Amino acid sequence: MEEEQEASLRIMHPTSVEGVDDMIKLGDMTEAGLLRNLMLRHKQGLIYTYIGSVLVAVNPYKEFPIYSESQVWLYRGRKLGELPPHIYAIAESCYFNMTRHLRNQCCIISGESGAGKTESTKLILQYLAAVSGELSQQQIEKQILESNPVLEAFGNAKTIRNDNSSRFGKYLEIFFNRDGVIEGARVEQYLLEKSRVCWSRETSKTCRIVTLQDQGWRPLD
Ligand SMILES: Nc1ncnc2c1ncn2[C@@H]1O[C@H](COP(=O)(O)OP(=O)(O)OP(=O)(O)O)[C@@H](O)[C@H]1O
Repeated sequence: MEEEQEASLRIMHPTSVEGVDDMIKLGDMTEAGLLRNLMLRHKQGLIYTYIGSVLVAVNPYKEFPIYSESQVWLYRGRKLGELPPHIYAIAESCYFNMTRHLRNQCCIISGESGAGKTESTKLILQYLAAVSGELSQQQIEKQILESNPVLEAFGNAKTIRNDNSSRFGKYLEIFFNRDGVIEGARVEQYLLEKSRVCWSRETSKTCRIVTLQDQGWRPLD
């Protein structure tokens, strides 16, 4: 049995010992190799890692000082891979490609509940608002950012996995003019599970929708 185990062991590739910021560079391209690399980086407080042009984010569940305005301007105008992996680099790449080639861009953010999709969306928005805000007078970007708490107030609920879980999918479109200035936005909700809407009340002023929590739900007053 021991011999069998020994036979299945092999020397770890040097890239798996030190960790890499782009997993395309990994010598051991297996599921275990990828997970080990993410774990190594997470232990060093590095939550972002690339796989080519795809960004992998590991939720740190604590605040890191990596989203300041100076970080936004650090990534402005820099190509993907020039600086350490960051969500701002992805936002910059989209913004650059849109303004340079005048073509629509799409960011797909996916992950299990609590992975950090909503926060990542807000960080991309924050970046786009900052770079567009430099050129605009109207402050539409501010209004777009400020619409988030309203949407979350109606559409989020506490679950066992996430204290602020989105109970609906969001398709968010941001419209820019030719100068790269934000001119408007549109949010379309989808995948709202009707079974989660357990109660609604219309008063003279408001219509409230209460979303069903996964654990011990009760309608809010
Ligand atoms: N980059 C980050 N830095 C610090 N904390 C984060 C980060 N991303 C997420 N979090 C924390 O994790 C929590 C869950 O993240 P978030 O709500 O974005 O997950 P989600 O993938 O949208 O989940 P769901 O699918 O349930 O809506 C956040 O409320 C926040 O506390």
